[in-house]
Amino acid sequence: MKSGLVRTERNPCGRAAISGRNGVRKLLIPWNGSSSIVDANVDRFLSLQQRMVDEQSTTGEIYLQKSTSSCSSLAVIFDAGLMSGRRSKMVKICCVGAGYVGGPTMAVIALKCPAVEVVVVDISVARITAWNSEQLPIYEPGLDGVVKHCRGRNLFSSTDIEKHIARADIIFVSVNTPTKTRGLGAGKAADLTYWENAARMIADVAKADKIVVEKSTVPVKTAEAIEKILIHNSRGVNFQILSNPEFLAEGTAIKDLFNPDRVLIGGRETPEGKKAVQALKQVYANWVPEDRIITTNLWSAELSKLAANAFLAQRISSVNAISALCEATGADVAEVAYAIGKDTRIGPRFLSASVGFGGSCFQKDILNLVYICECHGLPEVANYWKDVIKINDYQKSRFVNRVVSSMFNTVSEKKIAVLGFAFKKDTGDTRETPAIDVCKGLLGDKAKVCIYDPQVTEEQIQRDLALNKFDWDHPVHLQPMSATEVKPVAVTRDAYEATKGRTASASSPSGTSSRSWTTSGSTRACRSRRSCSTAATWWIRRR
Ligand SMILES: NC(=O)c1ccc[n+]([C@@H]2O[C@H](COP(=O)([O-])OP(=O)(O)OC[C@H]3O[C@@H](n4cnc5c(N)ncnc54)[C@H](O)[C@@H]3O)[C@@H](O)[C@H]2O)c1
Ligand SMILES: O=c1ccn([C@@H]2O[C@H](COP(=O)(O)OP(=O)(O)O[C@H]3O[C@H](CO)[C@@H](O)[C@H](O)[C@H]3O)[C@@H](O)[C@H]2O)c(=O)[nH]1
Repeated sequence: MKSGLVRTERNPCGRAAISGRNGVRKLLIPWNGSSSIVDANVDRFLSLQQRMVDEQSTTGEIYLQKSTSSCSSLAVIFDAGLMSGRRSKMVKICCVGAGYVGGPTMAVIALKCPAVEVVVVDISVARITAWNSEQLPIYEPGLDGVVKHCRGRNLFSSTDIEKHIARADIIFVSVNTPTKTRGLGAGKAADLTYWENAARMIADVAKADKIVVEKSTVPVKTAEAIEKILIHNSRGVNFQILSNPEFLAEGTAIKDLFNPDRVLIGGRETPEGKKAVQALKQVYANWVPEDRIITTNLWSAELSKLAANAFLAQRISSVNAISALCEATGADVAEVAYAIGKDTRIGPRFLSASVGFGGSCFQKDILNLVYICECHGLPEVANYWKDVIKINDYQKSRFVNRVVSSMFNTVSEKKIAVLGFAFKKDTGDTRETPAIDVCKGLLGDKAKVCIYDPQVTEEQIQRDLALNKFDWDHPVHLQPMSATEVKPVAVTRDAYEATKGRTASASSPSGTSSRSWTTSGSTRACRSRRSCSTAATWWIRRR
């Protein structure tokens, strides 16, 4: 441990007490053999001091630290044991789910908290193998450096889920919460199968108290159900459930995690719940300023995540709706968005008209919100949010229709190049990318589609175009695809090849540096026709 990570104070007794940013996480004990801890915030640890000193040689949980004073000292890292008053030791975190959220979030926690051991576990052998290899399973700017710095030190990836759950003090659950495809609430409600499996496994293997953190996006009140599963099967183990939704956006995940607008932690308002909230807060306090760590009750935290995504998506649908009117009237949606965004009450972000929002979150989370509203007898509220999705679908089909109608009402046998397939730039993630709907729309009219995206494999593209709605959000999509599967489109690793002999081309969200399927002027794509129906180019202008 480096000195200088912590603040030194001199207390009235003249003994050095050093605390982390929040006062209690790291302490220096002046090392004189019988040592004493001085910090008003951690009275309870006074009685444990001798035990901590005793354990130094056997457990490695107390760290020698060079203090700024002349005497050397011991730094003691406190752990989730704060919740139960257990002895102090190195905090062990386990994250169930090594995906777009679990992977980067845990890598950043490991980087920012060198004294915390972080293990990410997953049922997907392929994913864990990739996390342990040179080729990480997801593309995210800055991620490689963070993982390579921490891997093998305090960051590990494993398929031995039971072992690492059993050892952990804090368990993050970051598994898929897809939209249900069958049964009650199909097409809207969240499918909590993966979450439930994780909770049952935690209950089965836990032999000591645990803090279980909802990292996945879940319906409000999920913690209550999870609590029931855990407590019912606990055999005397104490579980505290926290909601700590993730707000990172793909493509900027590392930046967002390093410097989050806020970290939200919801917990039970009991003494044990509050202690658990504090324990998680201390992890984030290693790098997040305290005023950005918001604590709420469980239900507010769960609902805030769904509400935040609904608000963001609603802004995009609003500007996309205006884009249709712009096309009808000659107004320019970029100019309109700029003008309204200058109003400080509205603000400029998330006002770029596009072919529609994509990604694994917005649609899924709004559908989930709609379902919750319906279940609570709030059909008007449900319909309000449903329209955000309706406009999004309308925007995608409107785009396809304009391409087709402007090419003499058919794209049959016409080659169309699609530059970029992922749902936005700086990611290889294709989940719910609007490119799927656009390609399917064009394929429906028998176009010959050729796709180029440097971050997405051909296998992924072919699979995306063959999958049924919502099936992408199940771990089965991580399995290799059968070689005999039908290939509806051509995929190339060369952008020039994609456009060679094309009749039309469209650059999609991930295409070169474009942020989204932004369009020129209005949502109108500009067409430059070379000759009759066989040579037209659709440009969706880059920003
Ligand atoms: N992707 C994002 O940008 C983002 C941002 C914020 C929140 N979220 C939410 O976070 C959650 C995870 O999203 P993601 O994008 O990381 O998904 P993902 O599909 O990339 O990762 C989920 C992982 O969980 C694994 N898994 C499923 N069940 C498991 C089990 N029982 N034990 C161990 N591993 C299991 C899967 O194999 C998969 O690798 C979702 O609820 C999502 O809505 C996602
Ligand atoms: O002005 C805009 C901004 C975005 N988009 C599109 O909206 C989609 C989503 O973009 P973005 O929000 O940047 O990416 P996500 O990774 O989906 O992140 C969202 O979803 C995550 C999962 O819940 C949340 O954590 C993030 O806070 C939230 O921004 C993409 O298709 C973008 O092209 C637009 O069309 N216009």
